Amino acid sequence: MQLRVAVFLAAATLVQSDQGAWQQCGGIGWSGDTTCVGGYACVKSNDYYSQCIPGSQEQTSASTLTTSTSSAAAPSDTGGPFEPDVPHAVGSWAAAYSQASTAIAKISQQDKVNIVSGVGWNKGPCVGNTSPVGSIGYPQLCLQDGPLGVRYGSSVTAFTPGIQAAATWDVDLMRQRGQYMGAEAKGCGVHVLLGPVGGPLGKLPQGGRNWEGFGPDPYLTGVGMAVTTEGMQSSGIQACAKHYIGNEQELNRDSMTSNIDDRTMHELYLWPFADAVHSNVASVMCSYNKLNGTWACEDDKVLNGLLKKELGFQGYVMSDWNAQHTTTGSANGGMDMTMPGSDYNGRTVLWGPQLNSAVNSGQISKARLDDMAKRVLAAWYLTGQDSGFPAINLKANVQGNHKDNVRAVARDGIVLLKNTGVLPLKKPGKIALIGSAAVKNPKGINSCTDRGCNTGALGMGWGSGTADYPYFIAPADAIKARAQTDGTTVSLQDNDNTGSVSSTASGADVALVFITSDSGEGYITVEGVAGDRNNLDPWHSGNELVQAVANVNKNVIVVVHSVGPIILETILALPNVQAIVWAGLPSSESGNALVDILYGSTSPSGKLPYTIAKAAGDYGTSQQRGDDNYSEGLYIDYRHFDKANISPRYEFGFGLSYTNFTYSSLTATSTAISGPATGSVIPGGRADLFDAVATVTATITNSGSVKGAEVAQLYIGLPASAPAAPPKQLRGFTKLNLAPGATGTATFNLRRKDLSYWDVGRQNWVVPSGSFAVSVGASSRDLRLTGTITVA
Ligand SMILES: OC[C@H]1O[C@@H](O[C@H]2[C@H](O)[C@@H](O)[C@H](O[C@H]3[C@H](O)[C@@H](O)[C@H](O)O[C@@H]3CO)O[C@@H]2CO)[C@H](O)[C@@H](O)[C@@H]1O
Repeated sequence: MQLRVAVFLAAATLVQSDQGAWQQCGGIGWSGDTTCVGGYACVKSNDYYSQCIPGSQEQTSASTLTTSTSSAAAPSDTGGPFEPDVPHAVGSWAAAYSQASTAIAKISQQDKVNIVSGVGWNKGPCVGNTSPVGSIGYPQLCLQDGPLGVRYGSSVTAFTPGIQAAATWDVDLMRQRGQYMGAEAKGCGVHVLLGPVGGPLGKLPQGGRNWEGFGPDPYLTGVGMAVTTEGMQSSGIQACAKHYIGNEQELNRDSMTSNIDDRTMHELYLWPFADAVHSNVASVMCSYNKLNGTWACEDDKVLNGLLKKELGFQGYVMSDWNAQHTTTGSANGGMDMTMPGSDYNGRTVLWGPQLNSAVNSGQISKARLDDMAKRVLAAWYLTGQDSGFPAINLKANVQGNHKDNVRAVARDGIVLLKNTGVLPLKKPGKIALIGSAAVKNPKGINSCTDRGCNTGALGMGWGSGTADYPYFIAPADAIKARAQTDGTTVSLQDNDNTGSVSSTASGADVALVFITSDSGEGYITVEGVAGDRNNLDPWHSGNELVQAVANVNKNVIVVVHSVGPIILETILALPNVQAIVWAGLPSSESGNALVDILYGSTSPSGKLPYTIAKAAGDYGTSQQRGDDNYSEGLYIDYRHFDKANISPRYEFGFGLSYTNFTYSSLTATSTAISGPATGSVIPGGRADLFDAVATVTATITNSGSVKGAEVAQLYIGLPASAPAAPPKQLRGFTKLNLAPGATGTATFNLRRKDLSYWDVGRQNWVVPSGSFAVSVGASSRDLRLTGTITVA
């Protein structure tokens, strides 16, 4: 077996050699420029990377870059078997790797294969299962969806979807949500909870699974990924950041290739995964699609290159279910665990015995198998699962008081889009409730497997990222209960029949109309929608329903439950529509959260985590039948609207309140120095990317008459010296709860990465010199304060 250097490799920085070819060096013993120092020599690792390793000569110029057959050999060039870099023990992973190394030394090759191979579809208690290794006390690992709680748990909390959590812009609620999900998973004996979701990011507003994640801004999604991971793992379970990467649509997701340019990859799609890795996420799920023609689950560049080397990911990569295509290619490409271990028919098995044979024949090295198993074991030790972990029991009642988080996220994620003054409600004499979405699914709240229908009130999308509701408080239930205490009469039409609304809605002081839009995972088709939405219109003739009610009532409030943006122009053209309440996806606390906002016990504080356009074509991206070249590059969602100078209907970050906030006194200070990131790699990337290099503050005052919370948002524009970039990019936010007349300080701490762009030539993050535009405001188009940060 080859000797390995016990160093962790830094990402490469490409430097131009005397011959003009791009070459590279990096890692421990690297000066941060083109040079290896202190007895280290620059050795080529593969097509993407080189590293400074202990050697006889100090290298002074990248032009002398050589390949080497040193005993401290690096991963081989693409084409040959991949040789892993071991061990990776840095930071909080060090102790876990030490334990994993001890364990590995005691087990057989078959044991290692068992650790990294699923037992097959439907062959265990969880959606994914491996085999135990008794000699080291290692259990049958239980992997279970998903991003909003324990799928198929019989008495678990159905937490709010990621997109609702994002709409709160409340880091504490997001973290608590993760912590509670982790606690429930552990209570059920689930070792790996398959979330959070950072891909799809949401470049397509129609994308079927966007609602599982945190929206199309990488910074907001990155924060969501980081704190959810931290919350989940603080409860003693392993998180799984998925789906890595470029799985932006459901249509043809398992045949198409996503061709993403290097800068776009780094600045958009990789960004949230980097944050999850920085938070020590235990596992990453590779996606169904190809990337630049190579299956994501065997892509050396994105798995070994980007994820493991550049981001310093210490955990393991598992396949999405049935996303593995080859035995050897996946192993050498960087995949570490196959799930579920067979195809859905149980006929095709690519690891298990096949992995054993491939190792025996030398197609896959023993060191690679050790690396896979060690990564899995290290994640198990890292999360403390080697002691006192409960037995698998998906029937355990683990809900505790977690519904408080569901209600808080459902409520604080409600975005008030329009209000002429009808809200908050003031004890109306008669309320009309209209629409099938006002009430529970009459066939039963969990009657559709994996929520694969849009019948009754909508609380989440459909697919593997769902959980069964333990109960469901529909809007009509909660409004009726509240109305009773106020002496309000409620009339209800629980269908979408436009012809009969008059008898319910005319004469009511206010008429609430409930409309929806749904989407989900492509293995289920609902009402002709095969995952991705076919359009951005409300379902069930929602526009016509609102129109019919507005014909007979002057105080119409439209409540929207939706997986993502819908086009509201038809509704907004109706003068009798006095308010639009964007209630998102509230899960089981739907009605309670809505009542909190409608009646003003809580002022709305949610802000849109995506843009609502005037027309679907305004987004500038579309679902592809074949491959997707990502030709829009960096310009998705508000980045596109800003660049193309298109007015959205409601911009990213927008949301009204029952009070007013004034902004004053911007300060901006920075210690940032221009140039590339340097230093060793820690989980997430080069260490200095996470250094705080600038602070921006603003004073926010509640100048209205009721208490409320404001999400102050920080956007930056790169200086002219940087390559073309979006006019503004979110780089900070903070939510302040303020009593009437109270003042608070919004403080934004910017990391070096927040001021950087990805330099393709240098293969590094670079802080450009010059003047950065700094804007703080209530949305991406309501920028109240502006200033600059100057970097020399
Ligand atoms: O659940 C683990 C990951 O699985 C992926 O989704 C799969 C989903 O979990 C599974 O229920 C579904 O199975 C169906 C299968 O596709 C279909 O061919 C067969 O006829 O019926 C099966 C049962 O309904 O397959 C999904 C993949 O196609 C998710 O992408 C991932 O996020 C999950 O974590």
